Amino acid sequence: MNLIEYPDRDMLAIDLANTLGDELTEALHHEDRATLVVPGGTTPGPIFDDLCAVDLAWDRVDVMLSDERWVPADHPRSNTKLVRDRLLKGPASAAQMVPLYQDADAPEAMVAALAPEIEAKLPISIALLGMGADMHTASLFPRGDNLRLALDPQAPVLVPMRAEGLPEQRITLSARVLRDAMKLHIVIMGDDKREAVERAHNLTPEEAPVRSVLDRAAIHWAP
Ligand SMILES: O=C(O)[C@H](O)[C@@H](O)[C@H](O)[C@H](O)COP(=O)(O)O
Repeated sequence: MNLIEYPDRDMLAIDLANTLGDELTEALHHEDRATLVVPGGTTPGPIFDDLCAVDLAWDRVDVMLSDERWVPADHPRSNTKLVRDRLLKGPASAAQMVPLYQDADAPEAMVAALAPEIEAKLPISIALLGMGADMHTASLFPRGDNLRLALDPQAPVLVPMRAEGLPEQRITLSARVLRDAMKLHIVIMGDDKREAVERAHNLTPEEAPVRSVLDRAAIHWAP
C-alpha cells in the first residue's frame, strides 16, 4: 500500500495542497485544461484552504466533486457549497466548477442533463478522494442501492445512490471514472480510517468500495 504518513493534520494539509498544486501545474504543461476532482465531507476543508492560494493557471482548471449530497447548493450539507466557500477562493476562484447538482427532487431526473459536461472533462487529471470508516469512497457505499452498477466497468459516468442511514440521496462519479484518473490520492485521518483502509485490501469492492481505486492511489494519513 502506498501510504504517506504525516506528523499532524496541518502538515498533511500543507504538503498535500502543494503536491496537488505541483501536479496541476505539471498537467497544464501538457494540456490546455486540467480536471481536478475533490471530495466533500469534513476532511478536505483545511486542504482547500491551502490549495486555493497556490499560484497556478487556475483559469485552465475544471473542478468537479467526486460525489454530491442531493441538497440545494446553499444547504449546509452541500459539497458544492463547501467547494465554493473553501476552494474557489483567491487565485483558485478563476477555476471553473463542473456541477454535480441541479434543482430537482431526485438525482435520477438530472443524470442525463449533468453527464455530458462531465464526460467532456474526462479523463480526470488529478483526483483527491475521501473515505469513510465503512470503506466507502465518493458515494460508493457498501450496500448502496446502485453499488453494483457504479462498480461496473461499463458504468455510466454518474450514478444516483441511496444507502441506509444516509440523510439524503447522493450522486456519485462511477468507480471506472475515478480509477481512470491520471493521478489519484485518498486522504484519511485518524486510527479508525487507517485500520479500515488496511482491512479493505483483503475485501472485495462490493464489501469495501474503496478497494476499486486502492491499487492506483497514494494514501495520505495523519493521526
Ligand atoms: O460527501 C461526502 O461525504 C463525500 O464525498 C464522502 O465520500 C467523504 O469523502 C467521506 O464520507 C469521508 O467523509 P469525512 O471527510 O466527513 O469523514
